[in-house]
Amino acid sequence: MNPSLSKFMLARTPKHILHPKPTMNTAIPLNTGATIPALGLGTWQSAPGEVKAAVTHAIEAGYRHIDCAYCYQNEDEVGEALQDVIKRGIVKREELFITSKLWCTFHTRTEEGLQKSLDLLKTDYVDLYLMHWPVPMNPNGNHPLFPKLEDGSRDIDHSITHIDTWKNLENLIKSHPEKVKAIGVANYSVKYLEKLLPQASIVPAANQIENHPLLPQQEVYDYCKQKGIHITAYSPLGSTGSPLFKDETVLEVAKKHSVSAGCVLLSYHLARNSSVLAKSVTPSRIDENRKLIALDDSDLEKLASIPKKDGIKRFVYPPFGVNCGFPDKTDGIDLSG
Ligand SMILES: NC(=O)C1=CN([C@@H]2O[C@H](COP(=O)(O)OP(=O)(O)OC[C@H]3O[C@@H](n4cnc5c(N)ncnc54)[C@H](OP(=O)(O)O)[C@@H]3O)[C@@H](O)[C@H]2O)C=CC1
Ligand SMILES: O=C[C@H](O)[C@@H](O)[C@@H](O)[C@H](O)C(=O)O
Repeated sequence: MNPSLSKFMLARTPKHILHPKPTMNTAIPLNTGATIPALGLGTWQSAPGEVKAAVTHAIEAGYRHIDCAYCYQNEDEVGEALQDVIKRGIVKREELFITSKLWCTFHTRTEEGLQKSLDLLKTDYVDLYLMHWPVPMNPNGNHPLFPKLEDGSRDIDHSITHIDTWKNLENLIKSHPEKVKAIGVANYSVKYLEKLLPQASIVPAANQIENHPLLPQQEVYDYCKQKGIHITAYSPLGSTGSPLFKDETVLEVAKKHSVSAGCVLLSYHLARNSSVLAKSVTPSRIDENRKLIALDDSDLEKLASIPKKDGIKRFVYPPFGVNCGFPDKTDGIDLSG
């Protein structure tokens, strides 16, 4: 290429576009040296009886990243799908990126939590293992996953902090590198990360957070970028019953590119160099969600105007009674340590 032309093109390259032609499997680097595929299939609230077919369809359609968690209570079926596609030669295990998460009642039992997920998923290792929330809950309470006190509030385990849990995860990956390739966190705010990082010997590979144009999460996004922590966006479509598909600004950007609203909502994260999880059990939507495009600066500016107009909206906020340090939620007890 003519050098002066290439200089001109570089100068005009919009600053956000890091992947000019993103695909669902664009490989985004993690601080471990591994990469994470841009698009993952979400499995939260994917009902047993539906999730095996959804994961099978997704992998047959080219998805290589599946997001799971012990507390979704469907890892067994996800595992059946993984076993099936591997057995049929559709994909090799090493071509897949599987994430699972340590649930809150397992913070003192990281090895047991991991092994339960590995057994259910019928795999020897996970590519990424996340602390699901920085909130330890009583492992001996009145429910194995969601223990409650007599007053109905969640039974928090005050004998351990999220920092102790992280150290347990560090020990886990050091003692079992064959079972877990990277460790990370989810639902971490700047406040909690600022307490965690000075005590950590391993910087989390990823922070999985709710993220969409109604919740841009600029503060934690910027902090994580600065610390080399990859962001994975969850509930990018606005979760179940989302208003985002009808948002006029999202539709305006979609019209400009002749794509669907969903495509804009998923592509938003690629422009930010984040990976993104889209949940669906509907084959046509699993197919549709594969399409990612490069948004430009003007698109991102338009999308950034949505919260200025409508205010921010967080769709996922479980009743832990804990102040997680989210700027928009200040109620609850502080467990940042
Ligand atoms: N770490 C954490 O704490 C959390 C992690 N997550 C992860 O992120 C994933 C995604 O987030 P989630 O909250 O599930 O929500 P999403 O934003 O992915 O939205 C899922 C909803 O959108 C519908 N949908 C999917 N594709 C389309 C489409 N193209 N057009 C119209 N509707 C569509 C789905 O319906 P249908 O399935 O019926 O097709 C479902 O109702 C989760 O599944 C989970 O893996 C999510 C929340 C918290
Ligand atoms: O990953 C999805 C969410 O974090 C989900 O696991 C929680 O919201 C959970 O249902 C809870 O009630 O605490």
